[in-house]
Amino acid sequence: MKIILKNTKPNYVAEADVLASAVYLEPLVQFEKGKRYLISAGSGKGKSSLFHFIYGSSNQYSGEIIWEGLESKNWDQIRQQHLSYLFQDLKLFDELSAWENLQVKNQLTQYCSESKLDFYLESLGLSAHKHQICKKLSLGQKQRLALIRALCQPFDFLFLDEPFSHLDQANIEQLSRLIEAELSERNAGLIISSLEPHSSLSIDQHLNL
Ligand SMILES: Nc1ncnc2c1ncn2[C@@H]1O[C@H](COP(=O)(O)OP(=O)(O)OP(=O)(O)O)[C@@H](O)[C@H]1O
Repeated sequence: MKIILKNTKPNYVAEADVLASAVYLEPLVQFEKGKRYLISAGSGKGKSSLFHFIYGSSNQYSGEIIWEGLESKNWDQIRQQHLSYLFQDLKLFDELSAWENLQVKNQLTQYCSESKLDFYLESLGLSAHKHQICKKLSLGQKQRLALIRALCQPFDFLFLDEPFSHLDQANIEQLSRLIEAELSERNAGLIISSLEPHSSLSIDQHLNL
């Protein structure tokens, strides 16, 4: 399975602003299942936009984006079975507890056992906050919780939009270990965005946006 981009560019960004990009306006960019890609660029350069284009939640772009090797053309099905996306704004429910936030998704997908969810919470140091209301969690705790929620479904690609922006080094390393293990187990691809041109995860290709 591959995601192929041909000459893509956000409609709302001037051509001159993407001249140095290794993604936008490139004749061919390919993301392959099983490989790990880092997209780095400064703030406002179009990282989240790129995720929204590939995810099908925005069509404000020119060029072509092709999902190769997919039987379904139905976006709901693609998102349920092939693609999990950790949004930069996390999209957690503030009035629900950490546990309820996981359950909202997991009850739909039935993907993780309760003991698996407990294992994830424990691995990321969130067990003590399991029943805490989400709005009282720190941003870094919310980021870790949202990552767990992103794991509560099958996927061939995992999209992580600046997932470490509120985490200290020890937490980044913990989260990275969990992500690496999940990617290997599922033989999934990763596209991760960052302001930094490096990552604590092992990366196959670094593209500067
Ligand atoms: N739907 C839209 N319509 C018009 N302009 C937009 C739209 N979405 C994003 N932009 C603009 O496009 C640029 C890129 O935004 P985007 O959120 O993709 O950047 P980013 O690299 O993810 O930024 P950050 O690192 O700050 O999150 C910004 O100048 C933003 O204001």
